[in-house]
Amino acid sequence: MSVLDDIIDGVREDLTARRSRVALEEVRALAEQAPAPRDAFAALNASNSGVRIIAEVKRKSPSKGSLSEIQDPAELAAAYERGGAAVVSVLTEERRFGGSLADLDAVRASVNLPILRKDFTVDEYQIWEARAHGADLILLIVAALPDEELRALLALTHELGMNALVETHTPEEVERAVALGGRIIGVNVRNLKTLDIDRSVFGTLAGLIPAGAVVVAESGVRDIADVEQFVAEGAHAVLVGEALVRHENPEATVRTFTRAGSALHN
Ligand SMILES: O=C(O)c1ccccc1NCC(=O)[C@H](O)[C@H](O)COP(=O)(O)O
Repeated sequence: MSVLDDIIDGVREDLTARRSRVALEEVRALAEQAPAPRDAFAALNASNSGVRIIAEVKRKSPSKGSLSEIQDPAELAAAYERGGAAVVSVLTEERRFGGSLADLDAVRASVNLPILRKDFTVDEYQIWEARAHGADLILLIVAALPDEELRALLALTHELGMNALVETHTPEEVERAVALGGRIIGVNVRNLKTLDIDRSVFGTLAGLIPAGAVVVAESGVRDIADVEQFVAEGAHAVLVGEALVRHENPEATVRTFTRAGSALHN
């Protein structure tokens, strides 16, 4: 069984437990009362700035274990906003990443930016839940689902006025993401089946994504040079987790990454 399959098994079990505590109808009612979603597509597509940084609140990971004792996700997200992040990503998966919907709530209350609920979306319940907790963007991993399920989840996301980051790792997955109508397409340089990082994957796949889509480079950023490389290869936005949560000054790091990209991008 791959790492991704194992994570998804856990996600499905946790989902069953949450669903038995809060019925879909209740989550839908909460989502319908939530303030209108922020436009993550526009935030990532803005032409008046350099590379857009999606800054992640990430406590731990299957590849690295504990990354940072994040005492206050709200303060970390506020630092990302001050540093010029375009979007804040909040990992809500509990078992392997130590995240929660409480982290999402805390971040929603502290920033005005669009928020990505970063989780392993396999069911419409999670999309209603994301909306109910104030998320504007969700993650759909092409490797995790067949086309008809991806299509239905993407349609619901757009119906709710939200956007999806449609994540790929191979040329076939990019083709599927484009055919399904993905507007924000991510290339994850971390292979979720083996956890290996191969930064060259981004340059190979970015050229397959048609104009009009927002192209996001995901994972594996260590420093400015990595951001610059992704931008030179066509990234409009770069999603960064570990390098920010481990840094003693995440605000300054986001600022530096944003500027590093801008010299090349616009
Ligand atoms: O981070 C992991 O080890 C991981 C393992 C299996 C599935 C997903 C995983 N990460 C999710 C992400 O997409 C990253 O958190 C995100 O792209 C940021 O990556 P990084 O900057 O390398 O922390």
